[in-house]
Amino acid sequence: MRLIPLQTAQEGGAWAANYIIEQINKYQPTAEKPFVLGLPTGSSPLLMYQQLIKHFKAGHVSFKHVVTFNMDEYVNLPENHPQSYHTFMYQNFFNHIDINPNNIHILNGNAQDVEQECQEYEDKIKSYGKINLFIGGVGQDGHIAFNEPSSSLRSRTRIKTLTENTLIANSRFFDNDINKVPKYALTIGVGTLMDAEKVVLLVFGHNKSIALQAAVEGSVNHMWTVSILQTHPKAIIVCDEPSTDELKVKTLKYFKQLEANNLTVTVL
Ligand SMILES: N[C@@H]1[C@@H](O)[C@H](O)[C@@H](COP(=O)(O)O)O[C@@H]1O
Repeated sequence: MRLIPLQTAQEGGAWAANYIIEQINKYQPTAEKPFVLGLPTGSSPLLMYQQLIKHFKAGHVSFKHVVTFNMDEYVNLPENHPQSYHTFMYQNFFNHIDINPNNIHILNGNAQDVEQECQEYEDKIKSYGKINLFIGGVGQDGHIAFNEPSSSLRSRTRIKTLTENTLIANSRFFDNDINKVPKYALTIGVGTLMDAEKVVLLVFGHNKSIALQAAVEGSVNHMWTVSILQTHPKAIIVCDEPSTDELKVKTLKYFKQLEANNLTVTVL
């Protein structure tokens, strides 16, 4: 695992955007050989999306031959609800870039047959071979996508019941009323994420420091699903200073030394 310890979330967003652009441009995607990118929602990736849009407008990258798969979506929330992940993605990213709408994939949380929806999502990913790069965030309790504590570490795309912790954390988007937060979500599985060729997680803020510690120093454990990344051959965690509060000084020092040449970031 690589850990990129930056000072601020702003730098973290810019680092991740630069990394994505580098990966896409190196791949030289075409219609026949698109770059397949997995994407998250939440506050953590917002700065990254802003940077990607700026780079797109400056002509540094095109998303014409990029295919996207989002991580998750609430169940029974209308697609056009201001807090749906569909709305989030179009408002914060897709409406501002040159992606082909047919290349965008987001789970349908209003599907009649949820099981079929999830299977078709897995099949669609497989039809492209694999996801080249999956970007993600992490919940305070260490969940990745909506793989709540005790999720199978080999799980595939499916419906999950959200934990009380997640309902409380996400109530900030629903008038601080946990009764308004959807109780279920469709989510890629831990196994689905692990099949990606490369994974980059964004971890920002003091409230993620215990999750970061579990991810980096803890043991692989289904109560902290993020810890599975320790077994991924190409996982990167991009973090800011406040999120490292629970890491050992020795751990942080080592990663800082390793990444000494990679910690200077240009924010557009
Ligand atoms: N399902 C999402 C996750 O994919 C996300 O990583 C997490 C953290 O969100 P934030 O980045 O807003 O802290 O929130 C939600 O639960």
